[in-house]
Parts: sequence; structure tokens; C-alpha cells
Amino acid sequence: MKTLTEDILYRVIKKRAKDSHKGTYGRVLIIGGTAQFGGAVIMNALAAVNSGAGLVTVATDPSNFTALHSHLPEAMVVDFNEDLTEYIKKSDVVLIGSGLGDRIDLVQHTFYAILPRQILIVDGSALTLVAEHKLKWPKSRLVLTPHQMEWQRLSGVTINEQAFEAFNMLAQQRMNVEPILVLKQHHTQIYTNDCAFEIPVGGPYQATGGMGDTLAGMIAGFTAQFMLSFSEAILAAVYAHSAIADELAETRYITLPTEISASIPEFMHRYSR
Ligand SMILES: NC(=O)C1=CN([C@@H]2O[C@H](COP(=O)(O)OP(=O)(O)OC[C@H]3O[C@@H](n4cnc5c(N)ncnc54)[C@H](O)[C@@H]3O)[C@@H](O)[C@H]2O)[C@@H](O)CC1
Ligand SMILES: Nc1ncnc2c1ncn2[C@@H]1O[C@H](COP(=O)(O)OP(=O)(O)O)[C@@H](O)[C@H]1O
Ligand SMILES: [Mg+2]
Repeated sequence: MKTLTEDILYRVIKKRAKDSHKGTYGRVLIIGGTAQFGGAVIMNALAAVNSGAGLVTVATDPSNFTALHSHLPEAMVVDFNEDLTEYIKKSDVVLIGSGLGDRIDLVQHTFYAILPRQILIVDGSALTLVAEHKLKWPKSRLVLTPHQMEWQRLSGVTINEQAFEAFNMLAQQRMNVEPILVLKQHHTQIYTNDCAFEIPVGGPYQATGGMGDTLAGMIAGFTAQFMLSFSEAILAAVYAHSAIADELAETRYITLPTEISASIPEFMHRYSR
């Protein structure tokens, strides 16, 4: 297990080219947020937009539209009960699962419509649904962001066994496509195709609902715009998420997910060269 250092931020976060435009920084589609869990997609989208994704569209329950727009007029919306095929096709990155409830139909359709060149991030309820329904993974560039209970449901590796790197690596390799696995916990681990990393940053001030939704949105924003290295963009997003929390925690008892998102642009500015 390698310990990541802040060097990953300098390697990934680049100064923007003068002649670039929103199309340069990627199109993200976020699918999630039943009427009960609208906050989850709002936190996904706040994180993706603040990380610098060029265009962000949220496919969600229509009852979430007004709340989303009042938090984030930068995001576009579509009713997730419509046919999303064209929206999926147009995206560089699709993030599905935060606050998705029991909408297995949306997971099945997204897995069917996603193309091999596209990035698919699977989070939250979508992971639980895949485990319950034993769905086959699609052949896209796949990122899974389970917390330890979600990973136990998916892989059969119990939370106790997860302390052993080899169990997680074997489970990851048994999937028919090898996903990048972000195994969330205190000092989150990331399993790429050939290596395992651990972040040395982050703490219990992050233990609040929506913290993982924010991380998933950051991974979407980073992978959408820093295309040179897919796995390094993920490592940088995971590191930045907790490093920002550490900075906020110098003056706070808990760190709110929405405050983390608000701090992303200033944080990235410091690391861009
Ligand atoms: N405002 C919102 O709309 C929110 C929506 N959420 C959504 O709610 C859905 C359910 O997610 P939950 O994670 O709450 O429910 P789950 O039932 O999937 O997992 C939560 C349980 O797992 C256990 N657990 C063990 N190890 C853990 C670890 N390392 N980290 C976290 N939990 C661990 C905890 O005891 C906890 O009760 C997801 O789709 C999620 O995106 C949550 O993000 C909370 C906020
Ligand atoms: N004690 C802790 N130390 C470090 N990070 C933590 C701690 N507790 C939670 N986190 C982080 O908070 C996030 C929680 O994700 P998740 O459980 O999916 O939240 P949610 O689904 O509510 O958004 C993960 O990134 C996890 O690593
Ligand atoms: Mg979660």
C-alpha cells in the first residue's frame, strides 16, 4: 500500500489554457436523487461544478429542480423519468447512484447505454442495487466509490477482512472489468489496476451525511477535465477532498460537505502550475 502525498495535486491540477472553453473541461451527467434524497445530487453537482467540470447536467426527480437551481444555477436539469439515452451519449462522465433509492431501472439503462470510452462512476444506492440484483458491470472506464458496508455487500469481503489489501484486490480483479475502486473509510484506499494507495489526510470531522456524495462529484469534475491520466485524476480528487476537510477542521468541529465544495476553487488555485 503506497501512501499518497500532496505531490499528486501538483501533478494533476493544471493551469488552464487561455484559448480553452467549457467544452474543453468535460460534460458530466449526474443521475440520482429521488424525491427523498434530492440533497445527494445537489451535493454531487456542487462538487463537480466547483471542481471545474465544463458542463454539468443533473437527471433527477422533478421535485428537486427548484432546490438544485437555487443552490447552483450553473447546473442544468432533466427529469430522470425521461429516456436518458441521448444525455448519456453526450457525456464524458456519468455519475450514478447518490440518493438513487430503489431505481434499479436507471442503473440497468445506464449500464446498457454507456460506451467503453466513457467514464462511469457508481456510488451510493446504485452499488447496493448492483449487489442486490447481481447486475453485470458495463465495459466502460469504471470507478466504484463504496464505503465499507457497500463494499461488503458488493464483494462479499467483510469489513474486518477489508483491512487486508489482498482480499480487496482479489475481489476487484474478479469483476469482469477491473474498476478503479475507491474504498471509503478513515484513510480511504484506492485500488487502481496495478497498485493500491492510501490517503494520509482526512478525519472524523468528515463523518456527516453527504460527504461521500461530495467526493463522487469531485471525482466526476476531476476526471472530466484532467483527461491525461484517468487514475491520477481520481487519486487527486480523493486526496483533495480530505485535505480540504483537514484545513477547514483547523477552525471547525465538523466540516460540512457544502463547505468543502465551496473551498475547492481556492484550494485548486494553490496547486495549479
Ligand atoms: N441529503 C441526502 O440526500 C443524503 C443522501 N444519502 C444517500 O443515501 C443513500 C444511502 O446511503 P447510506 O450510506 O446512508 O446507507 P447504507 O445503508 O448504504 O450504509 C450506511 C451504513 O453502513 C454502515 N457503515 C459501516 N462502515 C461504514 C463506513 N466506513 N462508512 C459509512 N458507513 C459505514 C453504517 O453503520 C451505516 O449505518 C445513498 O444513495 C446516499 O447517496 C446520504 O449520502 C446521506 C445524505
Ligand atoms: N472518520 C473519518 N475519517 C476520515 N474520513 C471519513 C471519516 N468518516 C467519514 N469519512 C469520509 O466521508 C465520506 C463518507 O462517504 P459516504 O459514507 O458515502 O457518505 P454519504 O453517502 O453520506 O455522502 C468518505 O469519503 C469517507 O472517507
Ligand atoms: Mg455514500
